[in-house]
Amino acid sequence: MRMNNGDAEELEYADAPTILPRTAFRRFWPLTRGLRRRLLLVWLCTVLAALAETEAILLFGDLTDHALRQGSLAAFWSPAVKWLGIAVAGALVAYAGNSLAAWATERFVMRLREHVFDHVQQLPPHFFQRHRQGDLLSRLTSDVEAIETMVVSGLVGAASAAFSALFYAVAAFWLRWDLAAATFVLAPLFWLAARRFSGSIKDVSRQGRVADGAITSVVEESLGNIVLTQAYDRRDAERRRLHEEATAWFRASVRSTRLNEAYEQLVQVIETVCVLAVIGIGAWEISTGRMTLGQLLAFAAFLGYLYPPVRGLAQLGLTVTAATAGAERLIEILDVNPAVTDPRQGTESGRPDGTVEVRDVSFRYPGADRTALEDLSFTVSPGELVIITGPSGAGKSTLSKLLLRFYDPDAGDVRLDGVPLRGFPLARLREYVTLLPQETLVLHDTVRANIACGRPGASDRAIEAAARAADAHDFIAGLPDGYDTRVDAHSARLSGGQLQRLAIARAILRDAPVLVLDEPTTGLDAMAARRVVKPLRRLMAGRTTIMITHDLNLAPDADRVLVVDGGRIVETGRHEDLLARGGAYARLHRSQNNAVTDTGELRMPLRQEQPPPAPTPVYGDGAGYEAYAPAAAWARPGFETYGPVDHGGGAPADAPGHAPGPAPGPAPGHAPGHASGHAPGPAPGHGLAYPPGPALGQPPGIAPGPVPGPVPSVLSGGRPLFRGEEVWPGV
Ligand SMILES: Nc1ncnc2c1ncn2[C@@H]1O[C@H](COP(=O)(O)OP(=O)(O)OP(=O)(O)O)[C@@H](O)[C@H]1O
Repeated sequence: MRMNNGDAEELEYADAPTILPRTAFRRFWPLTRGLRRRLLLVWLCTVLAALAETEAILLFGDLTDHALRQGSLAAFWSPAVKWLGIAVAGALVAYAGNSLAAWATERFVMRLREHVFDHVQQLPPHFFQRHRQGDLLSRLTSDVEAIETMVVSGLVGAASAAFSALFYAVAAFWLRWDLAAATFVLAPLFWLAARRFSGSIKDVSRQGRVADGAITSVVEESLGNIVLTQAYDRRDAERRRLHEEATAWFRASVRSTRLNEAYEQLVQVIETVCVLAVIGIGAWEISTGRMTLGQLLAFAAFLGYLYPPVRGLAQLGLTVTAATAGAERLIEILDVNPAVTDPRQGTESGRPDGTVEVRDVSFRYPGADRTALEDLSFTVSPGELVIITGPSGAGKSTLSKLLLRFYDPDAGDVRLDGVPLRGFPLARLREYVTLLPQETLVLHDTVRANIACGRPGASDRAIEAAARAADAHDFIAGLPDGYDTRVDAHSARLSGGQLQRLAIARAILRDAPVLVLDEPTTGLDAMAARRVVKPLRRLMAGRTTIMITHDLNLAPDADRVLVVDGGRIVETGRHEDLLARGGAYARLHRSQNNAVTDTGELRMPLRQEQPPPAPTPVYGDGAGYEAYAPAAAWARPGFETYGPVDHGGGAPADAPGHAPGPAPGPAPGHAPGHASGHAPGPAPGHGLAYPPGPALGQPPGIAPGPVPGPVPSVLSGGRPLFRGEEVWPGV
């Protein structure tokens, strides 16, 4: 049963589907392709080892009757040498079999894990929003191993046990069929016992696996949020959460041990009944002279060897039943389809110019009640910068997911150079459209590898050029091992702004004709945000750029601003026109309470920049923040073209061929410089946060507000400063 994406939503809350061991086995058996010859060899080794054992037992009966009972040393040597030979051969065969079995089982685990991992990597974003990461981790680790016990060890074990049992049973019948028949009457007791326990063992095993996933999730989430935990002193709450899941796991695992132990002990009792029956019947047979002591001992030995495989078969049934619970959890994931697939015949038309058309697009997330986007249409020409803004939940990020083809629209289509996105092979499409996501994604690797993942195989020169373009080279050079310094997402070594510049370097290196920037300055403080503006401009130069942002400081520089609300475009135009219209955009702009009406920063000509003044270290950011450009630089003759940056060949960074995008002239109403663009005086929230003057790194070019007197801490009414609103009354 394959599920569509809508079904995926229910997975989080619904129990995993209940399936039969046979179904689970059939599902995973194809993954043993290429291993089956080895599995056959393993099975052959086990059969040979069982044969050797059978022969050894017969020799033991022979030795008892001829050497021991008659006290003859002469009768000892021949069977003893044979026994030894068989024991050595059996040991070699068993060793070879076990080694091969280990190879085959581990190989299977590896293959299954890669198969599931590969599948999970193709699943759409909402799958990860609806599944706890810890649970996914546990499925990829312990559930994968459980399936191995079912498909590989289970199968080989069952075949070996069945053959061993068959040999010993045949030998026992050959020795004394009547005695064998009498004892075999009791064999079904083993099966009855196993049947009795299997249902409960499967239930408890399922509970254990779910609890295991929950524990991993709690630990993962708690450590991932360690700052929240510590800052809000949530240790007790987190401990309680862990305790709850650990208690469920504790109960399941104690119950599972109890059930297994009860089954074991019941089987022991059944075995004892069988052995006593044999001894009783044997004693009677010896007393009537129809059996020798050697025969009886050999017979008892056969039974001793026979019971473990019989018991093993029954136990295996339980193991497989328990493993089915793991299989259910994996099948649940494997049955979720990726939201998009590669086209059968992809379009290979070479690097596109970068015209992006969104035509009558509507989209609803699988399983969601409301459409996220409704009848959306717009076009972005090569080199244009279009800003998409709007209130939270308007559908902006959803649009970025459609542009990258994480989803296909339900209606309408998105086109690149006139070709619908679903016509491009996915890998090719994502070479052409680069996403700079909201959260900075960092690999746990070196800085070099983090940049190089923009274009695998890029030369060191290209990487450095990209880092320089992203204003990242200086801080990278200051790291203990430079480009070879290892970083990770939580690395204390790099500030948010530095991580963002690393991401920009990666995107520069990727050199795609279309860029989708999702809140490139969100989460950065004002200084860090300013610090990424220049690298962003270099990144955007000559590319089609769609920037999703709440930060309207960047809007004056856009060729167009689209205001999205409720999944629809409600306004579109240039920043100034939209402001003048006094509609949704103007309200959004006002709500930012932003005194800056026109920065011109995104289009500021790089070549006219003056060297920045000596960096001033700020808040631990080793690079210090950059000075604002002087007023003279604000005329906007177009922006600099940067890139492509030597794709592995080490060509100079400023290669021809990338025409800069249309260079708009100065927009009406653009202030010539910061001095006039910034409202002087202490606007609410301004001026007091950064005391004026250069002492705290106030960048030159901004006219500081009038120097205030002593800084008041409360307003006359006793309310805290900076709060126009009523004081929170509490609940
Ligand atoms: N995985 C999902 N499943 C169902 N609905 C979703 C999912 N992701 C987002 N949505 C819904 O789609 C709508 C648009 O969300 P989207 O994330 O695109 O908004 P946004 O404009 O980017 O918001 P923000 O500015 O806060 O990031 C919202 O109503 C949101 O609740």
